[in-house]
Amino acid sequence: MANEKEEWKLEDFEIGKYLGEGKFGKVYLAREIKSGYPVALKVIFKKKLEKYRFWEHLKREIVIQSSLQHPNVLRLYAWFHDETRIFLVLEYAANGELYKLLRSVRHFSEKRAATYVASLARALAYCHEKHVIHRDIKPENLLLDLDGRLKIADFGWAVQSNAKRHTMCGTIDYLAPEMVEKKAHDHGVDNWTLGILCYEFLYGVPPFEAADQYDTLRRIMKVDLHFPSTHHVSLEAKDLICKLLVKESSKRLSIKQILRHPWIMNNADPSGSCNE
Ligand SMILES: CCc1cccc(CC)c1NC(=O)n1cc2c(c1)/C(=N\C(=O)c1ccc(N3CCN(C)CC3)cc1)N=N2
Repeated sequence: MANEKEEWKLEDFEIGKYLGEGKFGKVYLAREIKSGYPVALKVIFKKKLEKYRFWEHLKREIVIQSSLQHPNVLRLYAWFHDETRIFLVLEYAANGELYKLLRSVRHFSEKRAATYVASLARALAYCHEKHVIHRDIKPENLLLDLDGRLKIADFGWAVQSNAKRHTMCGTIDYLAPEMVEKKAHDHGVDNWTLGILCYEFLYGVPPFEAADQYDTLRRIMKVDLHFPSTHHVSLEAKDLICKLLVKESSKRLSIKQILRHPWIMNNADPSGSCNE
């Protein structure tokens, strides 16, 4: 990619197929013309940002995501704007959204689930080293690259975690108890979410799902965890989940302990891509 100093502009890119859209705009496959390099170009309308007063979020997303460089964190290469739109030049993840894969296969094998949990753990270890808490890790924010490697995307809710945070955010299925209670929280919330995701990768649904939001919150607060016998899931996998979905944040397994857990050691593919 050209050096960072040059201001990028829309003419530097050839726009390709429409990939998807979120609340603030659409994302397209694009190619940087000089290098032929494929990127995902996220187009955000300034009008929409003003309407939802989302400038602060977007600024934080840009600052945080462009400072992170890790194989399991989607790169934000650059950004530029014209009079009506802001453009984010993002890494292109050619295999799309992980949750669509999960829905299509209903649940992942233990090898695939462990590989994704290990990739998430390594990405979160890196983010926490840089004092960043993502706070909104959910299947919808996880993408897969050409080799099937997991990429955490959408840092719209991420924050620098110097002080403890109090802001309510994210889909409630993945909220840790301390966030439900609007207590101060730190990166331990991402470890809780890893437990939620590990369960969802293996069973196809998050552990505290309920008919209505109030019941989900109640189940989270009670850590009302069950392992349906409909699926065969190894004792080691259940052991890891039970050691992450712990109400007391300081008693949850640390990221290092997750990466040394027998279920991860025995099942995760070290390369991070498991196109088995
Ligand atoms: C603006 C859209 C949005 C809103 C909110 C949050 C997020 C992050 C997930 C995003 N996406 C985002 O930022 N994205 C950044 C991205 C990105 C999205 C992306 N790829 C795709 O979206 C994609 C989708 C389907 C795809 N398929 C190929 C294989 N086929 C079998 C099925 C289709 C291939 C790629 N690459 N970088």
